[in-house]
Amino acid sequence: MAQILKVAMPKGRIYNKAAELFRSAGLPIPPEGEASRKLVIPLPEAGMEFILAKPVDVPTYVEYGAADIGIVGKDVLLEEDRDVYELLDLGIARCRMSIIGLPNWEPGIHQRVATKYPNVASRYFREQGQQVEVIKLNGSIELAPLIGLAERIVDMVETGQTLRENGLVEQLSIFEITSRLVANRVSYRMKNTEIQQLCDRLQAVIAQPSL
Ligand SMILES: Nc1ncnc2c1ncn2[C@@H]1O[C@H](COP(=O)(O)OP(=O)(O)OP(=O)(O)O)[C@@H](O)[C@H]1O
Ligand SMILES: O=P(O)(O)OC[C@H]1O[C@H](OP(=O)(O)OP(=O)(O)O)[C@H](O)[C@@H]1O
Repeated sequence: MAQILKVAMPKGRIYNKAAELFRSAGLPIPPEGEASRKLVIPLPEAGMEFILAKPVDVPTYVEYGAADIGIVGKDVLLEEDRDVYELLDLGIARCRMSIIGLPNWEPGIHQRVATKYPNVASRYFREQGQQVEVIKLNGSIELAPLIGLAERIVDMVETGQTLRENGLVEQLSIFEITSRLVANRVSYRMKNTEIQQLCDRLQAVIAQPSL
């Protein structure tokens, strides 16, 4: 008998795109989803159960096996460095992680970089041989250079609207970001048939040029 797959779904931007992808793959996902305050949504017809998590927590639920699989941005995977299998690039929620500064930025002796991704930023600048102080923020990162907390930021850019409206300049794109399907290592073995079947269905949709 087929086993139910526990799927950690990120609340927020990715959710609707991921649900739509699942539907295109022929899985009956009802439209309500995030509209309710329910955090665990049984989907017996799809052979799944959705666990609605904060995006940054998805790899944690998957690493510990509280969820068998999950959907999460590559930015979070790079930052959290959890022990999970990355199975598929879903190609959704596409954006980039970039270094951003004021138009008149010039390298100073003591450089500060504000970001929601302190591990990724520290690693990047270390690998470049650049000494910077990384300051962790949790949102509205673009504020930091505007009010003198840091000279530069490392943050996500999608349309570029936030940068334009705040007079900031994208200096360098350092990673292309999309959402990924990840799996718990034990679940991948114990529920291999179900996980593989889902991957095959999703891959068939992703391969379509219209997506
Ligand atoms: N414009 C964008 N800005 C930030 N992330 C984006 C953007 N477009 C797509 N993404 C992707 O969507 C994911 C989730 O973003 P979302 O804003 O929903 O969550 P979050 O940043 O963790 O927000 P919160 O802290 O409010 O929960 C990111 O991890 C990234 O992979
Ligand atoms: O290039 P754009 O299309 O303008 O998108 C990029 C912006 O979106 C994200 O912020 P978010 O909306 O998640 O808010 P936050 O500042 O609270 O993280 C990101 O941190 C940028 O600020």
